Amino acid sequence: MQHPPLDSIRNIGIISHIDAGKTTVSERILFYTGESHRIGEVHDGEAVMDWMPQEQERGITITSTATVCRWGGCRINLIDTPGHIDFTIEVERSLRVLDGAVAVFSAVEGVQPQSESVWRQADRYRVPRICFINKMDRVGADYRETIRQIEEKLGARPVLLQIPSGAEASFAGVVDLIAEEFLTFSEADQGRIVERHPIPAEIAEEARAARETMIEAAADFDDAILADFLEGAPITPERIRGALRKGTIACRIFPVFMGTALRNKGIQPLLDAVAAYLPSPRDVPPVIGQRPESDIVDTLLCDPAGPLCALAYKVQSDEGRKLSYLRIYSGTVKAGGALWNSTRGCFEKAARLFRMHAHKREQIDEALAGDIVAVAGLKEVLTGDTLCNPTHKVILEGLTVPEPVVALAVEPKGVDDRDKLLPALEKLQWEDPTFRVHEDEETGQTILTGMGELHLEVVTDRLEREFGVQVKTGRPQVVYRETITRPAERQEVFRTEFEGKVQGGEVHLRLTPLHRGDGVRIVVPPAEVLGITRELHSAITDSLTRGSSTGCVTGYPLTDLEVRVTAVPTEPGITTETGVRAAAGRGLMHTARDAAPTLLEPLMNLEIITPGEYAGKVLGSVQQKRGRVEGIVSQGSTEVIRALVPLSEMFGYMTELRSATKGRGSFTMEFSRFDQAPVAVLQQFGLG
Ligand SMILES: Nc1nc2c(ncn2[C@@H]2O[C@H](COP(=O)(O)OP(=O)(O)OP(=O)(O)O)[C@@H](O)[C@H]2O)c(=O)[nH]1
Repeated sequence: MQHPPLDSIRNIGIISHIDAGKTTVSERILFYTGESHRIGEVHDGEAVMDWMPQEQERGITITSTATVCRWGGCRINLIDTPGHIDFTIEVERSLRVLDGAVAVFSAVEGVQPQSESVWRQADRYRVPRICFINKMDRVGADYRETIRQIEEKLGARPVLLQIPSGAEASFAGVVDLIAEEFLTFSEADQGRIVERHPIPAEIAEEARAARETMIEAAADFDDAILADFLEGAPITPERIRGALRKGTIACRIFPVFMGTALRNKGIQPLLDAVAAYLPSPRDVPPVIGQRPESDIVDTLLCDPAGPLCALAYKVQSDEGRKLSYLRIYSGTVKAGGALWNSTRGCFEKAARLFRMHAHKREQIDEALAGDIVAVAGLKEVLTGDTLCNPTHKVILEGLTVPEPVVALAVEPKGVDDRDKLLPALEKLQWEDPTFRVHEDEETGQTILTGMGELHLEVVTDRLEREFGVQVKTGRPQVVYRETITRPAERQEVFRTEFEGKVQGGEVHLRLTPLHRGDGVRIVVPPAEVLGITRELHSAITDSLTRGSSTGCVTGYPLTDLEVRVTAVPTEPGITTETGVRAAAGRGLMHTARDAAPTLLEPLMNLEIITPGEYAGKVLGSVQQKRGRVEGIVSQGSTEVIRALVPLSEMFGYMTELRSATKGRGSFTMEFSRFDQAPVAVLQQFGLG
């Protein structure tokens, strides 16, 4: 198969709040690009991109799905991501490897809480974006309000490249402000034909003003445009697009398009915009790789002839074997070839390579820099690992993985299930770094931890369907965090005798409380400063890192504190790695106990949408749950309530809200921060 030129590749994702219409947009994209022959609807459980049975039943996206399509001379590698915050790792890993994104907003709900969080995630990875305001056909659609919210809530600079004609049921099409044409979409054949007309007189003035603003934005990236504009000289569409492309790739402007995916309006111009404004792999800055065990930093250009460097951004269990998704940054991967896994320090074999079309695959012989492909045969790989050439070893920055906040105890139902449980859980962990498994030391129970109730519900459902393991589950529990409330210091000395030889270690520690949200900061001065060997240094660092993840008093992970090593006195012949490891671990535990430990509980940002008549009842229940109401906004006949609530009060809220609103209310919730747990919880752990 011929490889397309690098400039024509677009690695893009679709991101948004749950239900804004990502999957519906993706399905249209596949249809108009000829990848699928009919439109699969989310509400019929038929979306190609939502291929997991759980996704089709629930009508939500759970896993990010990769597929390929072609448009306007470009090859688009498209990733549809979930909106539900429980599956945020899917968004994180996709944004880590994407070059650009389409942010979908609902014209009715505007910028919702998760639109904000995915936008911030995209900011973190500096992913250029174009915006699509969807659902222009729905009652209450208001693109101006959405634009205002993009400016205000996201602090971004949206630039309208279209304006609509009509809204709600009378939404007819869009004006292309660059071509100065009015576009409609043939109703008879699912919007396949884009019809071009002169701009209707009633919106001509609005279009002229919007075009002027757009040209002013373009002029910020091309001085000559401004001069021509002021002189009234003609400016070609190509020049305007070129300037807007520059601004978009620099993440300084965000071109805005609109339509209704469900009614098949506005998707082809969005595809044109993906090709015109979003970057190719060559347009994004080179990736930075660190040489293992050294301070040398490599800059890798997107070049198929360069040294191989790829990131395994997703590992999927495929009939018990690993199917790994790679973003190739430099070099070429060949089927059957060997790769060096520099994160794990071992060779891996790329037995077979595939281009993915949702869950269908096309086998290929090689894949080049700039591409996103799947590979079978890697055995050791885990999400976030770097694969490279053994003669040019580098490690890329991995993923930021959020900490789990909900725990669930599971017990196998039968003897058969007992044998299958742990291997199945291990495979599910390959896929999902936010899903963890451990054994409760006191009860011996298997505890699953994850991002939310739904996340763990999907995991237990998959255990049964995919691995044939039946489990009984307990009630979901909150995963608390342990922190300290005052500074403490300690000189921990450890001694033991093993086979007649004394092993020892001494570590001096100082613990200081940090601000909420700061996490754990472990500070071990360089080996030379402490006057110890590199081996002792890494034993201490490792012991403190492990110790902080299991907590000191309650077994919950530590957070919001600094752990500083102030001295490591050594005695020749006595100080050993085992000795300092033990001294550091015990020292951390003892010092934390002296530092007035307490527990923090996860607080969630809650957004409830309810018909006005039930708002009072819903508000009352939020307050009963120790919720702090932060705002109530009326949107027509519905009320949007925003509140901060402790997660521990929110289990089973879906059922409660449905019954309070006769099934008409809905809510979304996302992690906000950890904060002081109430006295009742502290007492439960002997801290009150
Ligand atoms: N009226 C109207 N409804 C739409 C439009 N686009 C999508 N929908 C509906 O909105 C609902 C959510 O659409 P999805 O495409 O599943 O949204 P999503 O963002 O992928 O949702 P998650 O995958 O769960 O995050 C579905 O019932 C769609 O049929 C639109 O343009 N107009």
